[in-house]
Amino acid sequence: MSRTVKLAVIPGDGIGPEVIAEAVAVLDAVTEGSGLSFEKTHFSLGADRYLATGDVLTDDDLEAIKSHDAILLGAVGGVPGDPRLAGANIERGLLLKLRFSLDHYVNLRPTTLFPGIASPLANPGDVDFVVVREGTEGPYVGNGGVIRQGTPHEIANEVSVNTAYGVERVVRYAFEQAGQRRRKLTLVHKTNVLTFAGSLWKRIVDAVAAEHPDVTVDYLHVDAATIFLVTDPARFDVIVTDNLFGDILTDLAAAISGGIGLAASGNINPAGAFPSMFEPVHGSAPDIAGQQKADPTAAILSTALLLRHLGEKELAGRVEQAVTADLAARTGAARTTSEIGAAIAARVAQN
Ligand SMILES: NC(=O)c1ccc[n+]([C@@H]2O[C@H](COP(=O)([O-])OP(=O)(O)OC[C@H]3O[C@@H](n4cnc5c(N)ncnc54)[C@H](O)[C@@H]3O)[C@@H](O)[C@H]2O)c1
Ligand SMILES: CC(C)[C@H](C(=O)O)[C@@H](O)C(=O)O
Ligand SMILES: [Mg+2]
Repeated sequence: MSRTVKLAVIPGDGIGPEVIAEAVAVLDAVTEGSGLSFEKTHFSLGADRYLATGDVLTDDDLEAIKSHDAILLGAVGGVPGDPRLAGANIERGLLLKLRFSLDHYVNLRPTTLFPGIASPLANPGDVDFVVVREGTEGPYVGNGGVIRQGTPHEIANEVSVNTAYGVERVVRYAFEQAGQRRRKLTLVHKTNVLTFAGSLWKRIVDAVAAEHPDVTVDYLHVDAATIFLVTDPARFDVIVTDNLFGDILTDLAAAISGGIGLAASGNINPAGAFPSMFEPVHGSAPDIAGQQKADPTAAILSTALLLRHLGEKELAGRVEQAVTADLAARTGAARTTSEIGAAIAARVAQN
């Protein structure tokens, strides 16, 4: 049976195009002769597009992207301090606009310490957990403003929005994940200080927990969670948390499990009303952009999440196996982005 999937590809800025070139090559290698093919549309969005046209993401762009089955994104964000980008918030206008408009309420960020990969932790134990980060609410919604700007009495508000609807749907998703894994769910929040939002999250987790008696529920304040991620990451199976805490915890999760160059993610609309979007956790890394120094593994592992989301478990497993073998064979010698990508693509073609 042949199947064609319409894939929107958004390489973006900085190292985005470098890592996406390798991710696409691996997708091509794994789908070769499989019956699955990707019909790709390339979208030139990001800082360069803004500088050339003044547009970040137009309604037409959004409609065109919506007509695809899934999205693969590299990274967005121009060079910090570039005066030409002052006033253009590419992250908000492109990345967050996509997540919000496409209702990506699950930001799924798995963390695994692959065999052979050195962790900076003395005793990492088994590192194998997934962060289910809420993707459409919290302090990210842009609810706020500034008064008396530029004066010594300036007030800047950035309101965290948490709706019962939004929290419940992501919490339900997290419980389902836990049920398919090691049946442990940890809510991470800051209920001792953020009492309004914290109470809502806690009550909803408790209510949904009653429907999942097989899942053990734990709670940690976010500050304590950063301790345990470093001292005892094996205690985590599924972490459910809000948008901002999830952003911060997942960079830490990457750091304890081989680095940001290995961390993949999916921005998921579970019901499939809109295309889900897969991207590395990392950003555009202006400090190494254009130098072939970026590790494309995070982008490549994001294609495995994409394949799994499409129900192509066997192909996803082949990408993960190829990455696992490549990581295990690493000697520490420097390789270019293309060399790593080509090595993984070659393994995929063989396995
Ligand atoms: N999803 C996204 O598109 C996304 C995510 C994070 C940051 N950003 C944006 O990217 C820009 C840079 O942000 P930042 O510096 O805070 O974070 P970053 O993730 O781009 O870089 C942090 C550090 O990690 C390194 N790094 C990142 N990816 C790597 C890879 N694949 N291989 C090896 N090293 C890698 C960088 O060189 C840098 O030293 C900003 O504009 C930020 O807003 C975008
Ligand atoms: C670039 C930024 C908007 C984004 C976020 O905060 O979600 C990034 O840090 C991420 O983790 O994907
Ligand atoms: Mg982040």
